Amino acid sequence: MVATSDYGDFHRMVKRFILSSVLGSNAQMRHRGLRDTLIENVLGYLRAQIKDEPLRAVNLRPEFQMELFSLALKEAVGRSLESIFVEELGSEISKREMFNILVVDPMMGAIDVDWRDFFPYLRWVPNNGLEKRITQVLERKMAVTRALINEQRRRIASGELCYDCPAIDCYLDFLLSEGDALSEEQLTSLVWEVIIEASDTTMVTTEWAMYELAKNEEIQERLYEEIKEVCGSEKLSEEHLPRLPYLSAVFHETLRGHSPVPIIPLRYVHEDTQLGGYHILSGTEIAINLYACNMDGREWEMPEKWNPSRFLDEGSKSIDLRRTMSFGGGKRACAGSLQAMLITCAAVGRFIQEFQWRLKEGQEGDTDTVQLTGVKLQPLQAYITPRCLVT
Ligand code: HEM
Repeated sequence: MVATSDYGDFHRMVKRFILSSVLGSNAQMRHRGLRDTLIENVLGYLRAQIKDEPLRAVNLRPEFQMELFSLALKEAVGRSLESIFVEELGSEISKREMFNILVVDPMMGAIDVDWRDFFPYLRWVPNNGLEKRITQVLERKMAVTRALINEQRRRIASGELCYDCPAIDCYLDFLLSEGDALSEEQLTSLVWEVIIEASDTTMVTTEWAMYELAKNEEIQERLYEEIKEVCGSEKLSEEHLPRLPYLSAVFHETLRGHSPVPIIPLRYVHEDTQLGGYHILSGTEIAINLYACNMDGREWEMPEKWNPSRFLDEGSKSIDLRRTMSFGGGKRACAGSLQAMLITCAAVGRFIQEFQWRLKEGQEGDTDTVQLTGVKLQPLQAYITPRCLVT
């Protein structure tokens, strides 16, 4: 392979850590309860929203976001705290503030524009405002992550946790058990990465899927029919997913049309090569746009149309995660694709199984995005009507 992103010994080691402790298939089995609780909590919120005002449009984002963030905290540091005292900031901060500091601010910081990029010959001019903002975002996120790590260390030292407790099974515990393999700064960065990665992209994908389903009644009904046929009166669960090809197609079509990671990190070209008809010189860094074509390099037919059926006739397995380029590829491929698929598919399936969704008036063309990961600018607003009961 001539075009690679970095994957030295350190990358190999931490990828093994993250897959063994949280994101690989065995670890995902251990964390199954967290995903089920997340979905049931969001459904409980939706039921409560329409209990007194059945005609009110619901917005699932705030609840789904906080539930995902709670799951991310449990996976990363063992439990989801409602608030934490951050010594370096000198104050107690709420869970919502933690979310902003660890997830929202870094996402916004990543797309902060430096006007000097447009005038490289003016690079020497200081841009103090931008530099101060970025430094602040970095310091605050590290301070909060350190506080979370220290809290877990305190619990371990005080004997509050024992080896039989399910709470021992988190990424931080795993990293700590590796002894001196990591510096404090590496430990803090790795824990923060899991929190931000688990908290955002899955919410973005689920919200876009629900937007498209609420907008396209026929597709929604076709999905509901599939769920009814496979699940009957049982609650849809992860065990049903391999038998729900249309639900899987909805997931892949949503990633194709609204990918939260449309461009993968830069690839470094190690030797002169030909790529897509272009001669690329050794030493070049290239960005790859994941949207344009499918895994065989073929262009999508009618790419602007949101049409899950395009993923039905390829003879692939429902749970195959490599049906688009959305999760990247090779050694740097997404480590969290299984978790993203399990949560999104089970959540979308349950939301459609329990409610009929219809877009609120005026939302039809509302496809603008914000933030690094293609978050829907205006949160989805939809009317939901309960369908028949499942047990
Ligand atoms: C729909 C949701 C998601 C999408 C579309 C997505 C996409 C991606 C992409 C395109 C990459 C870069 C791959 C490459 O360079 O070839 C990546 C890397 C990564 N993702 Fe995801 N991701 C998603 C969800 C998640 C989740 C939920 C987690 C963790 C909880 C996660 C953890 C990671 C990690 C750790 C890497 C770095 C892998 C490495 O460098 O070896 N992702 N993801």
